[in-house]
Amino acid sequence: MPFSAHTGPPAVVVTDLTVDRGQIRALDSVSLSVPTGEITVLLGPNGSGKSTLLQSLLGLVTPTAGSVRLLGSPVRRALRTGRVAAVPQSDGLDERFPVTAGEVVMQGRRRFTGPWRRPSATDRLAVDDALERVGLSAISGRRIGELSGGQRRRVLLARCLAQEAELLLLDEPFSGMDAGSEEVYIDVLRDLTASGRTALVSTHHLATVERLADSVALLNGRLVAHGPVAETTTPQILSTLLGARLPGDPDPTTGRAATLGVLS
Ligand SMILES: Nc1ncnc2c1ncn2[C@@H]1O[C@H](COP(=O)(O)OP(=O)(O)OP(=O)(O)O)[C@@H](O)[C@H]1O
Repeated sequence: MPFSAHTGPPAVVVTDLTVDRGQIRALDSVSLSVPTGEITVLLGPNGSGKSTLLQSLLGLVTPTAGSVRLLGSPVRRALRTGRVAAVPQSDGLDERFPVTAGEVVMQGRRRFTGPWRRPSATDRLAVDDALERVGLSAISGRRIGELSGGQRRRVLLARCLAQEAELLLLDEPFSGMDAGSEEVYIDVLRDLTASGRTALVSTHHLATVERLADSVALLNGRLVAHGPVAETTTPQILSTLLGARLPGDPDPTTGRAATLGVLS
């Protein structure tokens, strides 16, 4: 797996970013470069600042100090171009709203159509193609409220595809996702990065990291480590991140393999 094998400028540059949320310092002087054309996984226990970092990249929280650049531009300018797509932890889709999967994916085409122009044949083709790539062509006309959690997340990934985004910011996309959906999701991200796109994906599921990541940024308020999977998910570094018990050790009460969320 590559780590900074690409020679172009990084897709995301975070410099000395500090974010306070009320009395809590959620991020403390974090500096991170996300290489273009790779999948970088943000790994950390619950409350380690993963969402805060992604929200900072979307201009949704105001930093106390530091700066962020996306695709070479300041955040607001980069977001205006439509070259950045994001899926928040809570998908924000109102189940009662009578919108279909295909219509949600079509939202990704607003970058090209603007808010008012009717979708063209090209836009419709792009939506069909995106749904096909996530394996959901058959449910294009189904209402979003009728879909499983994993299907909804794949629909939102299809929206990023239809948007033809160069940078994808995905907050905990695998939470509650079945194995089949997860496999499809990872394959799509791999295809995207093979064509030069970039994904920054947060998770606290260590089991997913090896299959997904080109590099891992370990976060716990501060950046603990950043590098290839084998070098960053060593027992020693993870125990520094987490404290006492190591990932892979069974939970003493359930006997199940631990996630970082369980360990935190
Ligand atoms: N809206 C908010 N108001 C106040 N404090 C917040 C808010 N959102 C997050 N925090 C605090 O900021 C810290 C970082 O939280 P954040 O949600 O970024 O972590 P996370 O790593 O994404 O956690 P999780 O894996 O549980 O989603 C935590 O201490 C959290 O309680």
